[in-house]
Amino acid sequence: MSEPEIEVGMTSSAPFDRAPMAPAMRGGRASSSYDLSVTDDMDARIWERIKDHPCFSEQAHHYFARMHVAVAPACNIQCNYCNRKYDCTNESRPGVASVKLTPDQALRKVIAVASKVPELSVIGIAGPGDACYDWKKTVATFEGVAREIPDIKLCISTNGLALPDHVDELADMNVDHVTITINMVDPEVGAKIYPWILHGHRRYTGIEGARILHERQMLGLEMLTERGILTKINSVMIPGVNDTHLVEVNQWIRDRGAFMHNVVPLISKHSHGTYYGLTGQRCPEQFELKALQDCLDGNVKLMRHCQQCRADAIGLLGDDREREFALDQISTKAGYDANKREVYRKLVEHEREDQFAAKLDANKAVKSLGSSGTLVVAVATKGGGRINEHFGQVRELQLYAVSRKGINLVGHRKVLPYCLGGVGEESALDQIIVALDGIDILLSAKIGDGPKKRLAKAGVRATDAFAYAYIETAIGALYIAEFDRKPSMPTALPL
Ligand SMILES: C[S@@+](CC[C@H](N)C(=O)[O-])C[C@H]1O[C@@H](n2cnc3c(N)ncnc32)[C@H](O)[C@@H]1O
Ligand code: SF4
Ligand code: SF4
Repeated sequence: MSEPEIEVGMTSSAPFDRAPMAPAMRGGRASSSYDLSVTDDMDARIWERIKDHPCFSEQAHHYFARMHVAVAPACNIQCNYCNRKYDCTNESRPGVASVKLTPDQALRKVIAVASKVPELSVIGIAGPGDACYDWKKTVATFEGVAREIPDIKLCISTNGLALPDHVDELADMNVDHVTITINMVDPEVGAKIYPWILHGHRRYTGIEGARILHERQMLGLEMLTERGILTKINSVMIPGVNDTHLVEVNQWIRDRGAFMHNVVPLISKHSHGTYYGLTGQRCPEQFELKALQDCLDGNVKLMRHCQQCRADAIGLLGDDREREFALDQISTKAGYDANKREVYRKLVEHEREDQFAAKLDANKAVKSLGSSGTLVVAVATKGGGRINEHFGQVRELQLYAVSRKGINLVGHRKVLPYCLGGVGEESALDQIIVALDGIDILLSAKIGDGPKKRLAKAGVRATDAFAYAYIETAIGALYIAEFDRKPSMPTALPL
């Protein structure tokens, strides 16, 4: 059998594209790691479980994709920020989907996507409602998927209220990754977020409802931890309601064995028709979210690359391909073709070893410099850990902070593409400049002189001198060029 053609990445050019490296800082091969260094067997075992999950591992999201199947529309609580919407193709936020799927339709779609998208590694149920409340559909979907594609990871997202009833079944179905949304541990705070809950065929409101929800969430988390299931906690940051309280939430979840904490900003607009939207509850600013994340860092592992995806998102994070897989265009007869995924996985394995080595070396070089300097760098990338997106096409920039602590991803910023249909759009550039507030350097695979000059005027140095290099290699080289005052080192950046 001939090897299938692999479309690596969601776009036409591959994240593995190699071009001459910018200042080389490469060394030997690193071992697998989820945080640059595998220190013991436990780390290695956990890494094995998260290395293909784009949400549980920041590193994995460069290579692997998830698919949400919108099979669970019903929900047992009301959150003041949520309005579930169907027939919705133009909004990208949690809770919206184009169509609700039956478990059979979901399976058909999963088979089509897994045959065509080699990066696919996870099937998740993240609404539109609640996977644990709409339980029968969750089970029917997962049973079908596990039967047809046994190596795919299964994952759910839940508010936690019905979770304790299903933890054993989740373990039996090999669901190894669960997300619980926990926005409070104090029912008085909870009463400002949840107007009502449905539990045991009864409706509870106010503090009473929030207390039950809190107790069930904690119980669910403890039960998952006992069974060794990796748990991510989502917390929606709501200014003036639970923002400062999330520090306490972080401690509670750490004490109960959560693997990861994902603090996401409230998304709220009048047009969403939610309680918060209609009452004008404000959303946090980028800097407020970052300050809270920085304050929580160091306790439970923090997720900083969440995209707040739709309930039917497909593809690499930030590059949704949902529209390519409309149900009426999917054959009812096609079986699963495993070839593309298998070949892709081998490629990734090889590339990753290389990337780890580069990352390790760059961090080592930065740390050993011992400089007190810091830089914040925005990177245009479409995956693979490389600088491989043109400035004109970038829709999202990854932000890295570099200091003597090393090179760390600290967030991302969405931008409108500057160059639509081959022509630079000045208003988009204005908006990008606003989004680049606080950034020292921008790295992309290509940037024209015009935007480069405009960015320079706004205080952002932009360069494509590191096109296709590994991100950390380029950032490390820039940092050293900027802060190493030894005579043998270059003093000017290639900018
Ligand atoms: C749509 S929910 C579905 C899963 C489940 N019902 C839950 O709440 O965890 C998926 C995630 O989106 C988040 N979410 C929903 N609406 C949101 C909004 N307006 N702003 C920020 N996050 C939101 C939820 O808090 C949850 O973490
Ligand atoms: S629990 Fe999830 S689906 Fe239900 S209202 Fe809240 S965010 Fe929406
Ligand atoms: S919403 Fe966040 S955690 Fe969920 S699939 Fe998207 S990136 Fe992953």
